[in-house]
Amino acid sequence: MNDNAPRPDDRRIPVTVLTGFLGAGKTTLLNHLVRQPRMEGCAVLINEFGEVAVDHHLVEKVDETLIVLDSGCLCCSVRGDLVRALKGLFMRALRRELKSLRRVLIETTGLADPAPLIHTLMAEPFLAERYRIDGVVAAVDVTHALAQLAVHNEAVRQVAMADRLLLTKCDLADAAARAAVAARLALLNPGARQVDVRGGAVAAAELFDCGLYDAAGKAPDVTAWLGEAAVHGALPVPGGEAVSRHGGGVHSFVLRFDAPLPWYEFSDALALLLQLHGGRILRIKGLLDVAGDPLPRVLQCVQHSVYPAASLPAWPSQPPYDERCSRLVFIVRDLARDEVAAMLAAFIGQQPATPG
Ligand SMILES: Nc1nc2c(ncn2[C@@H]2O[C@H](COP(=O)(O)OP(=O)(O)OP(=O)(O)O)[C@@H](O)[C@H]2O)c(=O)[nH]1
Repeated sequence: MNDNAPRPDDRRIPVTVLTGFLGAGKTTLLNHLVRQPRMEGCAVLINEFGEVAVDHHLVEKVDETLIVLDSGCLCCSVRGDLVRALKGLFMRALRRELKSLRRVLIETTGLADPAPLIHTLMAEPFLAERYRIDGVVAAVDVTHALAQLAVHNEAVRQVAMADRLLLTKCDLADAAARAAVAARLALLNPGARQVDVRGGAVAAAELFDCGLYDAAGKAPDVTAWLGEAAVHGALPVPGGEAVSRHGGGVHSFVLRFDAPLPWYEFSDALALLLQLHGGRILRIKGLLDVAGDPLPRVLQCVQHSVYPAASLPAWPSQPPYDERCSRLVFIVRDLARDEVAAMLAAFIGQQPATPG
């Protein structure tokens, strides 16, 4: 038995926090998890950074226990939403409106600092009495991790605070590259078990039963970060908005194209965009309306990499995608929307609509 195992009479609902930098493969992991028997009775909360949420359309779980928190990043502005969502789930289970509520899995945004989230779960009185953290699990993309860890403090915190590290995209990296990432992770977090993942396939057991969250077993910085989260709380500012913790020129925008996209011209534009600016493009994802294709095509890019485009079985019926136009969510560092828009427009002969 794990040293941090909860007491046998601890009836609180276990919560797994699934974190990991932008595009690390969290949603892909989730899609493998939701099909497994151990996920029976598991509510899933998905938080996205960006004005238009995409991920929940990519997860094959459509019921009332899939909740999207899309009004901002959990670590900055939507902690109130998280508290409300977890309270709401608990009350619905109590009233027997849910078949069961055995566990919760929270997928954070790729830019989330886990500290405020962990603090909220452990310190908010209603939640702390009814839920317990069962593990912070970080997905780490072995093909991009070294570059991301060198530049983005969020990526370092996600790794350092984790109980388990899932090394994703091992199918795309050679043994030397994977070993270099594993060595870097072992320095940042020597106590966390590392698990290799290919194509997102992971057993639920690899994420669950990490035991009660214990900062003492991690780098000394982790205790300090949790202390900061306790002191700063939700960082309110005049006007009611919370302060965004994501500095360094990182921002998000959406490009919407109303007419169907010519696929080859679009692919050429994208290739050039990533060649010129891939270092500053942290993430692109979206659903595309491609000329001649009745199904929405899913576009996924991380830095210079484009992943094979897949199609969804149908256009989503919820707004905004029920309009059946192309929407691309960009998360970039020091790159202007207009520059990206102009480059794409020059190839596809179509200006993006305003607003996205
Ligand atoms: N070959 C391969 N591709 C993967 C693997 N894991 C994820 N991908 C691809 O990487 C891209 C990004 O994966 P997502 O699961 O959307 O990543 P994410 O962490 O949810 O992204 P954000 O929520 O935007 O931070 C997708 O095109 C996935 O198909 C893997 O293990 N192997």
